[in-house]
Amino acid sequence: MQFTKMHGLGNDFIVVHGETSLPADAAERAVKLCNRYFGIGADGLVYILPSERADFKMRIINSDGSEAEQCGNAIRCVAKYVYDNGLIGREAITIETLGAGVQPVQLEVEGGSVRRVRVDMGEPILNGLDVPTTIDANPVIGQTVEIDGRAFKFTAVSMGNPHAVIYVDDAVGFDLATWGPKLETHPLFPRKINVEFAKVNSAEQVDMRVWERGAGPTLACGTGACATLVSSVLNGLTGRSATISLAGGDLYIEWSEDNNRVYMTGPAEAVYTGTV
Ligand SMILES: N[C@@H](CCC[C@H](N)C(=O)O)C(=O)O
Repeated sequence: MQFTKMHGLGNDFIVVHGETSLPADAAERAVKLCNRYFGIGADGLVYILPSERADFKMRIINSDGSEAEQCGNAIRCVAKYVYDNGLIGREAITIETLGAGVQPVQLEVEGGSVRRVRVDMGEPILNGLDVPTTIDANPVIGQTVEIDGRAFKFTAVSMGNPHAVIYVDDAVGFDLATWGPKLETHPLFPRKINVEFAKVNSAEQVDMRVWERGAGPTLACGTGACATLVSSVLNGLTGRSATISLAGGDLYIEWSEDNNRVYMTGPAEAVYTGTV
């Protein structure tokens, strides 16, 4: 299998192109290949497939073998892959995802190679049962989840995949390893959840660290950054656009008042190609 190792702000992927559909053993391959000691090492395995509705289709399998509906950092990597490898010559393309439909993507090209990508991430889903959570409210803001005697207040947002945003005093130093897995698998979240720990520093800048469903602590999460901005607007903490600073770098997120859609802008990098 030929692959390209890529990342968006350190959220890294094994990117595969050439299959016509998702292999039946994709989950097993993801677990093996994403292993950082016995495999290639990555947060996820990404397939670029043909689409009947868009220029390309993306499927993403987390490192634990579960399939995610959407991935913001992977979609930027897919956009870079298809342009840099000459699969498409346009700078405005569309990519179909499992959970967020067809997403319009704008490429920023320098010297024949994609540097940054702006993705129309679609409209956030705020109805609690649709995120999904077990809470019948719209939106789900300031709800409490209790774990081991500690209470966390969260806002639930789906960007095609589910997120819980929790505001903390220190996002950068937050103990992800203790609280991340317990929140991810809490019964309030029937399909598990990605958890963002956020500290709002100003109306234009937020620090965020993430514990990802199916992948654990990652250096960045594009959908998580979008969920954090939406949550911060709903909680009156930021304006409708802000820089979300992650361990791997910054993403710029906008939530349009005109069309209710969320836009994510950030880099994508190819590291190496290989055969396994
Ligand atoms: N890193 C991603 C999200 C990947 C999927 C996530 N772990 C899930 O299961 O929903 C991003 O950049 O959005």
